[in-house]
Amino acid sequence: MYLSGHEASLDLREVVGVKAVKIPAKSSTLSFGKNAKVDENVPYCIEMQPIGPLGFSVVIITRPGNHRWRCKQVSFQCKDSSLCHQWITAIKEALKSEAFCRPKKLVVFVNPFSGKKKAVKLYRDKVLPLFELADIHVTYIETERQNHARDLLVQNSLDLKRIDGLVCVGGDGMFSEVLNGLLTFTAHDLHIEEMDRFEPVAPDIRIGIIPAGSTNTIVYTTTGTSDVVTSTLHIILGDQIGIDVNSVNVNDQFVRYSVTLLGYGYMGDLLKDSDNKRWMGPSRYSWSGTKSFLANNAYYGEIKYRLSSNSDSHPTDAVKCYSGCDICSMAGQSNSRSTSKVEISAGRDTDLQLDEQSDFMKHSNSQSSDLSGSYSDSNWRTVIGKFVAVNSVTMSCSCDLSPPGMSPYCHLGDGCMDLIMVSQCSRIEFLKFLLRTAKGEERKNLDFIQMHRVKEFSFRPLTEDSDLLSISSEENIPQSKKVKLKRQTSRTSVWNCDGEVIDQPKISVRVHCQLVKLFARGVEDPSLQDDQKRNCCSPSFDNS
Ligand SMILES: CCCCCCCCCCCCC/C=C/[C@@H](O)[C@H](COP(=O)(O)O)NC(=O)CCCCC
Ligand SMILES: Nc1ncnc2c1ncn2[C@@H]1O[C@H](COP(=O)(O)OP(=O)(O)O)[C@@H](O)[C@H]1O
Ligand SMILES: [Ca+2]
Repeated sequence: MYLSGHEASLDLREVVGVKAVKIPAKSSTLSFGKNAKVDENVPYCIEMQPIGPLGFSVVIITRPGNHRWRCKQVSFQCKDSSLCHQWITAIKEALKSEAFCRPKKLVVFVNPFSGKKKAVKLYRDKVLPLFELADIHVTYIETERQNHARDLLVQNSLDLKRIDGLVCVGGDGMFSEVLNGLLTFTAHDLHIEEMDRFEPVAPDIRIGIIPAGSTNTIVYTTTGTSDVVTSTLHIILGDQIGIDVNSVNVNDQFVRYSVTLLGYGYMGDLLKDSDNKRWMGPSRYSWSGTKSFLANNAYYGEIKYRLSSNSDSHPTDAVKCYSGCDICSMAGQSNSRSTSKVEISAGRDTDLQLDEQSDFMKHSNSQSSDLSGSYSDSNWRTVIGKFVAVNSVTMSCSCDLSPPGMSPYCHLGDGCMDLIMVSQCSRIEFLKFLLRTAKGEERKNLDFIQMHRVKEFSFRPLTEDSDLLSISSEENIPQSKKVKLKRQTSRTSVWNCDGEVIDQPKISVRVHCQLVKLFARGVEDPSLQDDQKRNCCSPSFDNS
């Protein structure tokens, strides 16, 4: 917004709402009269000329810092109540324009047990008044059990075709439920069966998240902070951003979609241990994280991954994903071209036979030879090893515990995930990895870490007799060593899939570029001025 002389120009893109107010005689407000006009040459701006008494307030957003947004009232006086009413109506009508993509009807799911169990109060005190100000009609649902929201969505009990978006007040687990429900409903609605290597369909409606959970990584990664008011304002302004979604298969059967972390070993053990400690609230993760750290377990496994075809893009390339990110925009454009027809993506055509050159090493830095021939895509690689952690993230996974995130240069919508493999290492080494992750410090010189930007991957634990040869350098393994190896390989971990435990270790995962849209715009580049942030970042206006 800018004020110059007796005129005020408000950028309607950043208006939250408008309401009639009584303006005290001495208030420092602007007023306007009949000469006020909507300037059609300056999109989204209304110019107001000052005159008489009575008034209304326009509530706009401000950026006090650290990616947080707040509201500010700008009050105007009118010379009579009829003119005041006309202005309120004109602004409300302008905000309803399709060009703004602002939601008018939302279904809000609140998980009363999220995080510190304050979701209901947060919603009532901070979110609802803003939705009311923005004239958003809300259907409110307090969840009564796990999968309540998911079931309502899959059964289409909410008439999704008549609403503009779903909002979940809770954590990443609650979002995951809503995401899975929405995608499954969308597939079923088109009679598509969710099975091995099917192509999921993008839903028409957006999802918003109000952070009230334990980790809140999706909110943090898509807005730059975990703040209830900021997220509410992104929803009201009608922000939209496409984010990548994974489909996860267990034993070649589709099981669920994920958007944040898939973690085996450390992250899986941590989650499993924390699951029956929900009463501890968010601190359950620190407690179980410390336990898993002290256990220092490592697990044998084979990972096959398909590298991104863009060799310039890498988890350590130092290219941050900011609002209006070029890499995501390009990926989104080519994705919308390729999904205009039903596409069967290139994939594995035969089962991989272990490459005889793939040799187990302590830090499994030995990538096996290029497996072209075994796969229809020569970007496939295989790694065999003993891992403390295998993590795959589809977004950076910034959160309070790690503001830069698990993979700071991961992109929200590039159609790729970052695979981070931590080979067996000492506790000191692993602590170094965790601390560097928490602070966003360089990890590429840690020789027990491998990081790749990939399109899909599969993992299988090495538990079979036939696997022993591949993890031993000896051709004839002595009986005593065989027994020891058998004991070690029989131990498996579980997967942490967006905070849900997947017990079966053998999984395969594919990423689907920008499959769902959130009410968010990505993190605004802090080096930009406010007006640059306003102009660069809102994808909904690029389309209008
Ligand atoms: C010694 C310092 C330790 C620093 C740890 C550094 C690593 C932090 C990476 C964070 C990745 C977060 C990935 C997000 C996962 C969430 O989807 C999941 C569910 O969230 P919610 O439903 O809100 O509970 N959260 C977790 O799995 C917990 C991760 C805890 C990491 C310590
Ligand atoms: N009323 C409820 N009772 C118990 N569990 C619920 C309820 N509503 C949702 N859930 C489940 O709680 C889990 C965690 O929710 P979430 O909002 O992510 O909180 P947190 O971030 O604290 O883990 C989700 O998997 C969700 O399915
Ligand atoms: Ca991505």
